[in-house]
Amino acid sequence: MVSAPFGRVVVCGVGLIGGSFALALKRQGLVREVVGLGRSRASLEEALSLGIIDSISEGWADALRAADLVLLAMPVGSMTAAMEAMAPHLEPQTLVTDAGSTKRDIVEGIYTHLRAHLDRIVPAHPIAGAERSGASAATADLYQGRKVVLTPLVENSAEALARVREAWGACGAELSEMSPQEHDRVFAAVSHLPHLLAFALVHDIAERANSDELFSFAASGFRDFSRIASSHPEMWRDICIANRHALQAELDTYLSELAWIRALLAQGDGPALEKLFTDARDARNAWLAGHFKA
Ligand SMILES: NC(=O)C1=CN([C@@H]2O[C@H](COP(=O)(O)OP(=O)(O)OC[C@H]3O[C@@H](n4cnc5c(N)ncnc54)[C@H](O)[C@@H]3O)[C@@H](O)[C@H]2O)C=CC1
Ligand SMILES: O=C(O)C(=O)Cc1ccc(O)cc1
Repeated sequence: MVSAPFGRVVVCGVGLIGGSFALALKRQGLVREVVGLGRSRASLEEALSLGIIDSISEGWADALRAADLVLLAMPVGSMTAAMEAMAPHLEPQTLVTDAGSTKRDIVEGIYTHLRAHLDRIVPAHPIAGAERSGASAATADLYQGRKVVLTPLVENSAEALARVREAWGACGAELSEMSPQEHDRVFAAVSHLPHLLAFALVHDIAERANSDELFSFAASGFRDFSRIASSHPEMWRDICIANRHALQAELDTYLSELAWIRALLAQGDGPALEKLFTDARDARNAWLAGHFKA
């Protein structure tokens, strides 16, 4: 239950994630106006015409006047510069959250550029999304029943944390909290590595001399495995660079797994391969059945 509406909400980066946040809060009747800010005039115009935002702001000074809540929802590589630009205009009542897929870099940017406002900046990561991007892909129910991980700062006031939890909760999300370090380790394994592998597989096939033939015979298994290789390249460049240390560690672990599987193939060890596949299938089925609750 939300105690009071948010009034003026500013979304910087009105794409799939920022647009869906705006639509969800609007559907709940929790905002008076949503102000959009971004890099591309055309995509802001699109968001305006879709009713996702109510006005386009020319810059932070104008956007932050009497703002109640700001969501940063651009690629993570642009967030630190946005923090620096917004800092001089941030008013004492304004709460800030973000939707970045990485958290250590975001928290570092906050301590560098927004030191005077640490009580009311609550980093977040919605574990909901898609390989689609842009305002046209935004939906009011994107966060319904999905997790949002918060990595609160020790300096956050109890009230600010509660209000930001209310905002994400009003979008229909289930909330959890962890440290930025743990967050980046966890998501390197279960999100960033899988995206890297999907991009790598499709790239490898596409670069081959007989790629036309290979793609022409690729079926639903290839489609399922490669879906996330249709994700936004800039967004994933930024995520992989920001979390590159944890991602390299995951890649090394995965390369060891592949080396082991390669050895089993070389030895023609069918029973060991079957055991590996059975264990993997059982683990995936247990995950699908909801046996692993955070
Ligand atoms: N797509 C997904 O499934 C998920 C994405 N995220 C995170 O949410 C953020 C946004 O992702 P999406 O909405 O999917 O991307 P998107 O491409 O749909 O939207 C990003 C928006 O940010 C704007 N933008 C780009 N650079 C900017 C800058 N320097 N300043 C202001 N605006 C700028 C773009 O014009 C675009 O409108 C990223 O940080 C991403 O890591 C988090 C969870 C899921
Ligand atoms: O498309 C998918 O299945 C995703 O995995 C979406 C996604 C992308 C990035 C995130 O930080 C969280 C979720």
